Amino acid sequence: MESTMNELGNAASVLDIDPKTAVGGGVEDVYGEDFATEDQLITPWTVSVASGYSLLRDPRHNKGLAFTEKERDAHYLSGLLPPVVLSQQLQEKKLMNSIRQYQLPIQKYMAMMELEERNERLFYKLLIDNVEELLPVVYTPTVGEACQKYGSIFRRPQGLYISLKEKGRVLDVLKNWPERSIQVIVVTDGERILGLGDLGCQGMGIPVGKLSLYTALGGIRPSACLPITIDVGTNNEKLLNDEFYIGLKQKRATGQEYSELLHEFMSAVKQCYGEKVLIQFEDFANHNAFELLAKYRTSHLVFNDDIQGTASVVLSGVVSALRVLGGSLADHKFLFLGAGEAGTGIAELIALEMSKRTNTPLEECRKRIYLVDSKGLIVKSRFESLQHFKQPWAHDHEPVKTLLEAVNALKPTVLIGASGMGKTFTKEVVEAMSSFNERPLIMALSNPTSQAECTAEEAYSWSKGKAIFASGSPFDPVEYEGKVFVPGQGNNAYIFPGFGLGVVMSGAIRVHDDMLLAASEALAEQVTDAEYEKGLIYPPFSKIRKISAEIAAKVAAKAYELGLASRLPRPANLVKYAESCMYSPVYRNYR
Ligand SMILES: O=C([O-])CC(=O)C(=O)O
Ligand SMILES: [Mg+2]
Repeated sequence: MESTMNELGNAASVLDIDPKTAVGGGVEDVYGEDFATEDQLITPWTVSVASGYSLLRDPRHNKGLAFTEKERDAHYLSGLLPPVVLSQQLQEKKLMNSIRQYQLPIQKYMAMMELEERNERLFYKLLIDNVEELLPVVYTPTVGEACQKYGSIFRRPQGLYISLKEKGRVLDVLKNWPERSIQVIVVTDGERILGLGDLGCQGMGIPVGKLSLYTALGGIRPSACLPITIDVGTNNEKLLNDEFYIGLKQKRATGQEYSELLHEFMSAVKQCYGEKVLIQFEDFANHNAFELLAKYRTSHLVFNDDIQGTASVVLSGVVSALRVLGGSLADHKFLFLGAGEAGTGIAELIALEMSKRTNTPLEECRKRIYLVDSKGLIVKSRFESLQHFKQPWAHDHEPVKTLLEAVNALKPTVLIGASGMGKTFTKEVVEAMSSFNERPLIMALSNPTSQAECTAEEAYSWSKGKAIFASGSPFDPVEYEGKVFVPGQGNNAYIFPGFGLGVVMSGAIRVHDDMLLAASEALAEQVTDAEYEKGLIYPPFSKIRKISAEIAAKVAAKAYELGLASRLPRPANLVKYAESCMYSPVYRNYR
């Protein structure tokens, strides 16, 4: 049986039935021995699959009213369910009806979390089939509110908590997680949750949300995903004084105490899950994010979503926009508000791509890109006082205090907001951008919606319909002077699920910047001519599974080319292979 399992452990031919076959009938019965065998192979100490009442309580295998008569007989379910048998489609319809009745996004979020706790496949079926409607519920912006309220809405652990209390025995804690064949870990320390700041242990909502997208958008099977929150305390006074706060009630540990815990964690992960588990760093504060990436990128399979994932998706949007803006990448001038993980990460990837395209030294390309931080434009005279990740962006220019002054002085063609601060692209800024650009590209990337540098409506109305606009969190289409403008969502959710799939399916042992460029290119290629004509620079999320397979294939191809892929032989058709690896939420038939 092991030989039938593909690299992702989906055991496609035996366990994870192709939905096409499943719909067409003639489905192989798979529940029972085979299943127990797989569980034993992967997690020898977990109990084999339940039956009867405990089967209904097991979210991974529960099908609720969709259990057939035969299954009810075979698995001691008779009488535990009312007589009716519903199809998964009807269950889905019923749940979407009920979710749509909630007024508040947080209620929808909680309904989705409850569904995941009850019936995992149905949760993913809903999310995949209604991705545009439900992404804002399980992800930004609602996930931000969920993290703020996580203490009060906490019902059940959805991931692992590793706190300072566990220092010295992190490996033991990892072993408490019931799954053994983990492929992707998303880890945060909660210090910079979206643009909402330090939410401490309550940041757990982010790894949970990101990993549900790994499954829904990228097809990584849920049991291979592990959300982790590292709790070293919080400096958020409100949380420290909140009786329902779920984390350590102490100020953040820093320095040696912090790095020792992180190091123990990184080593324990390797020991517990091997070399090929992808560790995604998420929502760490700037100083730690850069340091952790630099420290572990040569020894572990690590990826920072805020630095690298965001960079890849934004580069893709910029490249797409060139079709409308005209000129090549190097013909444009970029101005950023925000010089943290996202700002400098995007700037660097744009410079790298420019350098490759024009065969110009990276240093030269960086000169087309300017960044403004809280102290004004980053210029040479500030060099000594700059954090190291800002130093490459200290250009020869006189000091400039504000964003508006920088816009007027530099006349950029592209304005990118990665500041974590809402309402910073003012009317004057947008008007200035539109005064010297036929079509200014304006990206307000900070999340959640409250932190967006400007809204879609502001961008279109202040620019009198000239702006090409994208944001990090979703905005509805805007009607301006009788014309409908559809904003793009430049969110790393386009990239990380497919990127992770590509890494995992090729057995990549390291992440290389060229793999991020490959992902970016793959995404840009997915925008159709018809979509360009509508002014879109990103394809719709409704196509995301196909997009993820294309991204995965390009990323895997690059990993093979660079000699970083360990899965041999290389599959001939990587797109087909990616698709065959993807988790399907369609119910399986149980013997
Ligand atoms: O989570 C998101 O929507 C994008 C992201 O990584 C962030 O804002 O930190
Ligand atoms: Mg993030």
